[in-house]
Amino acid sequence: MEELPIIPRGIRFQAGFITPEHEAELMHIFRNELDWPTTKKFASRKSLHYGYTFDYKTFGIDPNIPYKPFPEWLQPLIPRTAQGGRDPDQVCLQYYPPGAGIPPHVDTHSAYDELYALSLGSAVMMQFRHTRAREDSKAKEGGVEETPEEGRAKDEREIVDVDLPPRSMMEMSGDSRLHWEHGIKKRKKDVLADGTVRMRGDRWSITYRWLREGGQCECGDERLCDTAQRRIGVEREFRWKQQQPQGSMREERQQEGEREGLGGIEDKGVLISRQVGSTGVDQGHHQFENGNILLSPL
Ligand SMILES: O=C(O)CCC(=O)C(=O)O
Ligand SMILES: [Fe+2]
Repeated sequence: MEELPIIPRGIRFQAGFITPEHEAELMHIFRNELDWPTTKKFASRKSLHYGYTFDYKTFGIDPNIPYKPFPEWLQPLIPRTAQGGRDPDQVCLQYYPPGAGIPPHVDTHSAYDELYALSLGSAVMMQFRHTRAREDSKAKEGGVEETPEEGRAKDEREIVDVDLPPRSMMEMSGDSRLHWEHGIKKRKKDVLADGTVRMRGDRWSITYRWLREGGQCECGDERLCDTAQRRIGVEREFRWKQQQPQGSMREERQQEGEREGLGGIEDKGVLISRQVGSTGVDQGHHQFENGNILLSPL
């Protein structure tokens, strides 16, 4: 696995994890042999889970849901570079029709340690984003109290697009795992760094997760870490996760996610965006407010 020479640090890639022929066989199985959950909504993501189910109430394995053995097709797709080659505790196969996405999120810190994802079918742009309070906030300048609303308006958000080519295995470690959120925009096409518009097709991803020993994360990131948040008495944004395993995010969260991001009501501040991938790097600073992106010179 080669680490991408970008910020966020910690994204490792292995191109060509499987052959195109193997990929075609898998897509045949995914299309014809699996029992996908049915949804009324057009173009929505669907998930199937294997292995253990995590219990967000006890922060351990849910003893009421039996271990779901890995199907035969999954065996050769397990990355063996993580955790001394041990099987992952949880595997999630997801299907994204064109137009589907996944809201920006960080996979629960306390529950999971290492994360890998294999991409199959259509390429897609994944967005990593990082938010931090701006240095020049009023509170810091003169000790004047500011409302959380005023504070958020000064947040600085950095967005990096990372292209996920089919058949590539990605590992999220370090900053990219803990201090940046990741997500996939709900849209039918992606614009590459060189301006090319690329239509999306059917995509499948397989996410591999290993449970974190002890169930506590020590990163201390109060914005993104559930352990850090629990220690300071914050439970916000966490309740939604308590009923379902990671990766099958509930509808509310999905709708919430649609309101977030570039088109969201929360968007106010300075956005620094970069795009990376096979086509190179493009960098620009934009000001954004209420979903309108205003281009400004660097
Ligand atoms: O589809 C992907 O590549 C990643 C999905 C993801 O972030 C997740 O299941 O937590
Ligand atoms: Fe994720």
